[in-house]
Amino acid sequence: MARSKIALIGSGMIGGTLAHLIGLKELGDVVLFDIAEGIPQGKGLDIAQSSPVEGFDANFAGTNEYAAIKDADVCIVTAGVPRKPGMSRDDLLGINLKVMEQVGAGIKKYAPKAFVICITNPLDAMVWALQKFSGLPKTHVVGMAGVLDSSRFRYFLAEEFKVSVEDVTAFVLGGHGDTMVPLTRYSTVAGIPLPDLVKMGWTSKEKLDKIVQRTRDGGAEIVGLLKSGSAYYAPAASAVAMAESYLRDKKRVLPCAAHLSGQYGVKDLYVGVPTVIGDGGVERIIEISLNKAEQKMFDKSVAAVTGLCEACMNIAPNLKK
Ligand SMILES: NC(=O)C1=CN([C@@H]2O[C@H](COP(=O)(O)OP(=O)(O)OC[C@H]3O[C@@H](n4cnc5c(N)ncnc54)[C@H](O)[C@@H]3O)[C@@H](O)[C@H]2O)C=CC1
Ligand SMILES: O=C([O-])CC(=O)C(=O)O
Repeated sequence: MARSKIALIGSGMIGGTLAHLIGLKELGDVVLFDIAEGIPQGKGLDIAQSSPVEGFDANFAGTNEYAAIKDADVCIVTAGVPRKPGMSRDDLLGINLKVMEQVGAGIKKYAPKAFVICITNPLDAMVWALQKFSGLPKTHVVGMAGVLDSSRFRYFLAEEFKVSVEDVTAFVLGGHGDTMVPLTRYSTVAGIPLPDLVKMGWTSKEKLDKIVQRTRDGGAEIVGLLKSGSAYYAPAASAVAMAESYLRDKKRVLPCAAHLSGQYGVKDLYVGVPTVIGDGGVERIIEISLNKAEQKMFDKSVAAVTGLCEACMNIAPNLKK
């Protein structure tokens, strides 16, 4: 059977890390695309030269031409700019929206059957615009944020409880911004919900609140440390989990920015919700019940994403369709 073809649109810090992880996992052949000349070619060659040491077989092609992504099975989009300290993700909207228009046109022309995972920020508005610019089915255009935010939450919880990260589950819903909604009620250690662990004396409500806030600020914490860009190891790993679930039809339940058409009372918006990802793309959106406080936080997050999509429509009126 031919190997899958995975196109990485953007070959910066996340793009290069994606290519390396895809090689290590033998998920398929990789095309690295970027507008910067030499960067995708150089990273592709460097990673290919690590394959004899690691023992993986895959092709790595670097390119500045969209034609090279022809018939890709998966496209992972990181093209654009990351934030610097003092900026919010939303400050990237104007510049990255223009990039999404070019990327959408390239995917529409050369890889219209691909499963597209958008990573570029501000995530929920960019994936919404990318779907419209590309015209690909809504089941096949999805945003990566929830897997990353949930992974950060899981890591902080595992650290607090001194247990394996493998035994911690967590769900973070809503937009990928300051209003994201880490759901303590649906997060567990070995199936025991966090509120029960507070009752059992494993932690306190105050400590849990601090972990929730640290999760919300997870991206900014790394931007503050790196100073020159944003996180890339955990974001790349998160997108690879989504690509793997699609390519291997694993049907994993993953929180993703998915197109909502009435679910959670939201229409024509991308917001982070639990989904099932399989060879049909986003095969199911899981509607979990939210209590009053959770619903209020979710509504606030949806309002923030709505505002960003409106800002996109003001810049690009053709998005109104
Ligand atoms: N959704 C999420 O959870 C996360 C999103 N991000 C976002 O991902 C994006 C990428 O981050 P990094 O890889 O760290 O940035 P980076 O700056 O290292 O790489 C971005 C690449 O995009 C390229 N690029 C710029 N305009 C382009 C265009 N028109 N067409 C093709 N390529 C173009 C640049 O040349 C650069 O190589 C940023 O917007 C960042 O905010 C970052 C972390 C997590
Ligand atoms: O914070 C940023 O700018 C990058 C990002 O989205 C994250 O790491 O969650």
